[in-house]
Amino acid sequence: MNITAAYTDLYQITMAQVYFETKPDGRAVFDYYYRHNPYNSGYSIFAGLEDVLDILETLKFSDSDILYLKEKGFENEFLEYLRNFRFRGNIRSSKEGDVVFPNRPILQVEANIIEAQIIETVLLNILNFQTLIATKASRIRRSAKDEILLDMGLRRAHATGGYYASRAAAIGGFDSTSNVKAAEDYNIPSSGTMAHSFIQSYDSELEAFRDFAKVRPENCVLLIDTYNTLKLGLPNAIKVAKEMEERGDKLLGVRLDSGDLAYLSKKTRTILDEANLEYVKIVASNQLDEYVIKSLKEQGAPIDIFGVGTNLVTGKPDAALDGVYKLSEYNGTPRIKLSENIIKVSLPFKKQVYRMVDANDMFYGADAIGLFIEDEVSQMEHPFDITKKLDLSPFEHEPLLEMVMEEGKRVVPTRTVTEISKYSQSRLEQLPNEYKRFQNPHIYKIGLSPSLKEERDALIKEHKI
Ligand SMILES: Nc1ncnc2c1ncn2[C@@H]1O[C@H](COP(=O)(O)OP(=O)(O)OP(=O)(O)O)[C@@H](O)[C@H]1O
Ligand SMILES: O=P(O)(O)OC[C@H]1O[C@H](OP(=O)(O)OP(=O)(O)O)[C@H](O)[C@@H]1O
Ligand SMILES: O=C(O)c1cccnc1
Repeated sequence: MNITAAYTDLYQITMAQVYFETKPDGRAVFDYYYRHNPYNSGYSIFAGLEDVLDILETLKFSDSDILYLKEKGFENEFLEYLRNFRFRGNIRSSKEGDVVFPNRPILQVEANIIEAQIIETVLLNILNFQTLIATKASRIRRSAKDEILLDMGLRRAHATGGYYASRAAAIGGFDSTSNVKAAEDYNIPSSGTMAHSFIQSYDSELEAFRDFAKVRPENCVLLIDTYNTLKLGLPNAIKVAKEMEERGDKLLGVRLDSGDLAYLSKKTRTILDEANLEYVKIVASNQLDEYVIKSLKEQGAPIDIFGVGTNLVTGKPDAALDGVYKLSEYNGTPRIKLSENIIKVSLPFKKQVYRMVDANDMFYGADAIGLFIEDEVSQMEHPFDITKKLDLSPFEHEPLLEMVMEEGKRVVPTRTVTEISKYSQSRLEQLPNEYKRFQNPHIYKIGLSPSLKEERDALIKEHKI
């Protein structure tokens, strides 16, 4: 997508003008994190980093952006600055695809304050949405176990969000997408079946199936529920499958898109097998999500491919990830945002985050946040409960924020969606099952090093009236 630097909130540019006139060389550290896992999940899947890096490397205001801002009354000298605007900052980040948790920095921007401010909106827009959808996809992948997952969501996605949703779905574990543009741009496998309109446009369903199978015999899936699934659609599909065999072709599958999917898939499997069509797969769709798929599996539904649309790409029932971007240091001095709501007090200082890994290479269930300048963190403390402390000496400490962009240039190789997805699955395998269950998952611990906690508490005191 063609994104220019005007893909931001007006207040970023307004604040930028003030910085430009008063402290153009200020240096800021911002943290990206979110506060709650969506869907009552025990974890989230971090997604969108590659897109953010690609966008930041080339981000500029276009001539028409500058013209628009001129019309809005911005001064010439500042407009000249914007004309030459580039992001030249540093970014440290968790790896895309990693399992992440609330209230710990996932990504850190260290840059000139004007640059850091202008990029805030696009960064949040991309990371929040893709993390939301990758997390949903990961839950659907868990319930579908080893069956094939096809993303069919574009038509009901929130406008262009469908483009990024298909990418995030692949990161979370979907095998392919119906979205041609996302598949082309991100090198995701694409696939699909046929619509009811195709069958309706013929005088008979059989004729429709025949034409389709002749013209598109490769990966041919016939939609069998337009008129009557078991009495008409399935017998017609079997006829066409036999005709395909005579031509040396093979029907890939039949799709069920309504009715009781457990009952219909069992009947369909039996009838296909009796016709010696054991190789024909059963595809199911119709408002599926992780819970319906889990239920279908529990009912023993012999479904080989699940097509999921709306619930995936809109992140239903959670409309957004509550990710935020908070200033934690300015010109080398720590900054804090206080709140009545204790969970909303921001963490000052430039920081590093460490994941505790046990002797079996499994995640212990704790990420510790320390000051960036600390060499090691041997103990972590609960951010607010003084009775809760954890000795970290038994664990390997994996630093999570790695430099990915230096002075506006990417310093790590590009990763494909397939690589990120594989990485994500491997990280999920390291996460114990109690954090992955759908109901009341175990709460992953986030703690502060004693020094960070002490310094933060001192800052809170300093600012309290
Ligand atoms: N055996 C099943 N167990 C649990 N959920 C199911 C089962 N079969 C279907 N579902 C789900 O139940 C919902 C049924 O939707 P709905 O009531 O609209 O039925 P429908 O048969 O699709 O109707 P329509 O013909 O109007 O499309 C869908 O979300 C579907 O995925
Ligand atoms: O239910 P979702 O998870 O969103 O999955 C995608 C749905 O979109 C299509 O229906 P639609 O009625 O748009 O077109 P069709 O005539 O091809 O069935 C498809 O047949 C699925 O039912
Ligand atoms: O390929 C399909 O079957 C498909 C694609 C998008 C939406 N519904 C179905």
